[in-house]
Amino acid sequence: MKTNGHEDVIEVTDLRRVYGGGFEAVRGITFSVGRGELFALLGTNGAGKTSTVELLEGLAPPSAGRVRVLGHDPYEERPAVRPRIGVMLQEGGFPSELTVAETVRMWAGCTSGARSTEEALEMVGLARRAGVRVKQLSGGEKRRLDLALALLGRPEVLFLDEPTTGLDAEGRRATWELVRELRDGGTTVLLTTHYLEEAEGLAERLAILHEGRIAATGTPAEVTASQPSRIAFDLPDGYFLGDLPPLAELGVTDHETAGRTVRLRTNELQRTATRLLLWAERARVELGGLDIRSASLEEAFLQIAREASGRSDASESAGSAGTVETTARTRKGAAV
Ligand SMILES: Nc1ncnc2c1ncn2[C@@H]1O[C@H](COP(=O)(O)OP(=O)(O)OP(=O)(O)O)[C@@H](O)[C@H]1O
Repeated sequence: MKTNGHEDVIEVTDLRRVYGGGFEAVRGITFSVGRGELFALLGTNGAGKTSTVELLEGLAPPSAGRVRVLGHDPYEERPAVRPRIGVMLQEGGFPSELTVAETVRMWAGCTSGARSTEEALEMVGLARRAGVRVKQLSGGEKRRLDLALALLGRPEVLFLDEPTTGLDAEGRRATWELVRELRDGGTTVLLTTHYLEEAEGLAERLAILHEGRIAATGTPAEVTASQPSRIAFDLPDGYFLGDLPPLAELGVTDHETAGRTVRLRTNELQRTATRLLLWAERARVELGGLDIRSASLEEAFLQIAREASGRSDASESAGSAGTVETTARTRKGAAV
């Protein structure tokens, strides 16, 4: 199969993950990621992102459905897949007494074709911290060390589970730059993140997960295009909403006013904006603080999650499929 003209490197078909106690964290999701693509999995807390990524990394078998990474089953054929992927888990664990450089060297010992310790630390901006014990690193520095280890074996596929959580603004930007460079160099990246601007800026395509299902998927532009755009302005003294042309004629779907401020929503931004501005020109009206903008990914995300919540409340009685995972993880306050 091919996605956007690229050979599929990750294929997920009707994937399900059921934890002990019968809780279904992943409820039948399907998506694919082409070689060299950066795909973001977004979702509210507990949406099932980590549960999905762990199946892709081969850390557990699916309860039902199918996963292929580089053409292999990552759980059943782990030896074929593991050397070709890099994994940055949400909570990495390092021996705290080792220094940063010792940690990388130890990891390099188990990695074939590893980068040099210097190169790996340079890439993530930790070169100057090489001699520091891991226990003395800040939370953000530990995330960068995690990233260095994930990059060590020059992976074809990189799994990044919330890579910038805990990083300051500069660290986040540096990580984005690095991830972009890796993608441009042909690395396939699957990213989970809570930062919507991270997904908007980095991902070619994304999926929004909600309660174990894909609620929306597409390019960031496609996902935001499903939401109305906004136009806001202040009317001058003596003018009222009723002085505008009929809102339906402008293509406005929703509006609100607060004093002289008018906020319009539309699914036809160009048409609404053009008609509004033509009216203002003809009527010689100055629209103060004029602000015209498409929906942001954040707005789209919130709206999609709200809509999906409504839908899942209605279909909660639907049954689940597949085998149940019996080894409970202790990492999260699980709903079991
Ligand atoms: N070992 C487990 N046993 C039972 N339930 C679990 C287990 N691990 C996770 N869960 C539950 O599965 C659901 C999905 O969790 P998951 O960690 O995949 O979500 P997430 O989208 O990564 O969330 P977050 O953004 O908060 O990290 C949650 O309700 C979580 O409590």
